[in-house]
Amino acid sequence: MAANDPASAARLEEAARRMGLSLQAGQKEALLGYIALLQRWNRTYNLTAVRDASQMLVQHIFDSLSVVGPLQSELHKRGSGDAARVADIGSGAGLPGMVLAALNPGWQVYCVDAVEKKMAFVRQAAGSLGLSNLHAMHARVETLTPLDADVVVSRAFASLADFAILAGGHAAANGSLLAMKGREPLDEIQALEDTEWKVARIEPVTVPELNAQRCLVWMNRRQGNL
Ligand SMILES: C[S@@+](CC[C@H](N)C(=O)[O-])C[C@H]1O[C@@H](n2cnc3c(N)ncnc32)[C@H](O)[C@@H]1O
Repeated sequence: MAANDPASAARLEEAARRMGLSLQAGQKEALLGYIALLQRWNRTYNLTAVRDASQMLVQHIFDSLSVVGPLQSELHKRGSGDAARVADIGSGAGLPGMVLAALNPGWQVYCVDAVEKKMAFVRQAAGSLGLSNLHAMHARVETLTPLDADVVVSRAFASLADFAILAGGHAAANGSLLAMKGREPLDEIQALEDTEWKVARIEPVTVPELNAQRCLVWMNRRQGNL
């Protein structure tokens, strides 16, 4: 499958529709263009384990799209919907940050990863795809100046407690953490007791064409007001 063939575009449009999202032509182009770039870079730099374009579409793009609606609703409730700051920690090749930036041009999205070649890819992708709101930051998250984000998100980064300890300082005073997980990580919740963060809610999500459980774990500071 080529990343930019009409069949992929149709699958993308249908998956987005099922998640309550309507994609503009430029957004579809950016998402499919991202897969093409990732395939090209993967040949040399081995950025992700998923190498097939069809699987990338589902496991990377559809999965990342599943967080867009819930994030938009949450940020809208707080009044920061159109001009939010979102940090994606342990972003790897830019997931979900790249997808968030493509669908929300008003947001500033900061992808952070400790591996330089991954951030070089995100920087290059942001330039090629015209995503001026997507920022690549090569750093260990715990050493970075606070990003003051409305929401700090992560996918496949760390346990809830490690995420909270390493990245919690990048959330603004009223900010939240959002971990994208598989099944509900009940075994990870207890360890959060030793941190300043608590689970606010767990939201199940359905990812089209993905035969696996997914959920979103929202966390706020113990004295917070999510
Ligand atoms: C399993 S990958 C997930 C990548 C991406 N979020 C995804 O879903 O495809 C975890 C990433 O976290 C990064 N990472 C691990 N510890 C880190 C730290 N302390 N600071 C920044 N990045 C870190 C790794 O370099 C790796 O790219």
